[in-house]
Amino acid sequence: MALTLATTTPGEPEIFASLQGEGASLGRPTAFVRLSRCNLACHWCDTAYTWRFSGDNRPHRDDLAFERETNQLVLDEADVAARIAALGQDRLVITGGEPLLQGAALARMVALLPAGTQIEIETNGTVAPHPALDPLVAQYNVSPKLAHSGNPAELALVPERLAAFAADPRAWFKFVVAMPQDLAEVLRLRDTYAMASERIFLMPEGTGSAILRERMAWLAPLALEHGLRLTDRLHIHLYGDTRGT
Ligand SMILES: Nc1nc2[nH]cc(C(=O)O)c2c(=O)[nH]1
Ligand code: SF4
Ligand SMILES: [Mg+2]
Repeated sequence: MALTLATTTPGEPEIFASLQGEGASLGRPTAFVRLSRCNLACHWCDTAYTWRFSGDNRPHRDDLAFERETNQLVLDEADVAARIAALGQDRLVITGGEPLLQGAALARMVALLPAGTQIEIETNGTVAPHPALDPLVAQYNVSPKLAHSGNPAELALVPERLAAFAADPRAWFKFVVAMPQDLAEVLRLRDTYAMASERIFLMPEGTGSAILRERMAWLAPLALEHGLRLTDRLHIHLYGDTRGT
């Protein structure tokens, strides 16, 4: 068994050190690993190279199609763990795509990391964490996808998963918001699944500094009004919409 990773350039796995750009750990130095594949297809997805391979015609804003051969890389767990350990960070963010699709292999990889490495997982909140992985995780950043993502609600919003994450003190919710009208859906999900307001982030959709600032200008008063948090996307300001950052 092995892990299927995203690539930065052909042949290079997307394993890097950076500052966590979003959410509760924003600004924290950390190692990152990006896994390939996703079970959803958000039309504004900024990592479509993890899933929108040639022949996949699910709608995407940029209508890009990626070659699987150059955008996926299969490595064994020990190789992935060694590359992460070499970055010398005490924290690891596992992202994707949807990383929980590879939960069993992730559990084996995490077990090979230096003792004490803290594990943070970015997830779309539709997949149950593998029972061998779950006890190893310090923080879940759960990003349920709203109607504007273009996914059918029955795929994007899995009631028992949302309820389980809402009850898990390790989980933070991070809603990608594109329009002020999206707030109603966030509030409905919060109330339906009893998500704690202080664990909910609103995050502007956008892959450039100007659009993030523009959207945060109207998100800030909405966050204040509803007792929710606001998060920027720090890495976009620092590095732009680039791989491996
Ligand atoms: N620096 C940095 N922070 C991030 N936080 C979440 C990311 C993601 O793509 O899931 C991400 C990312 O790609 N880069
Ligand atoms: S869930 Fe995340 S990785 Fe998957 S399509 Fe949506 S934004 Fe992209
Ligand atoms: Mg990202």
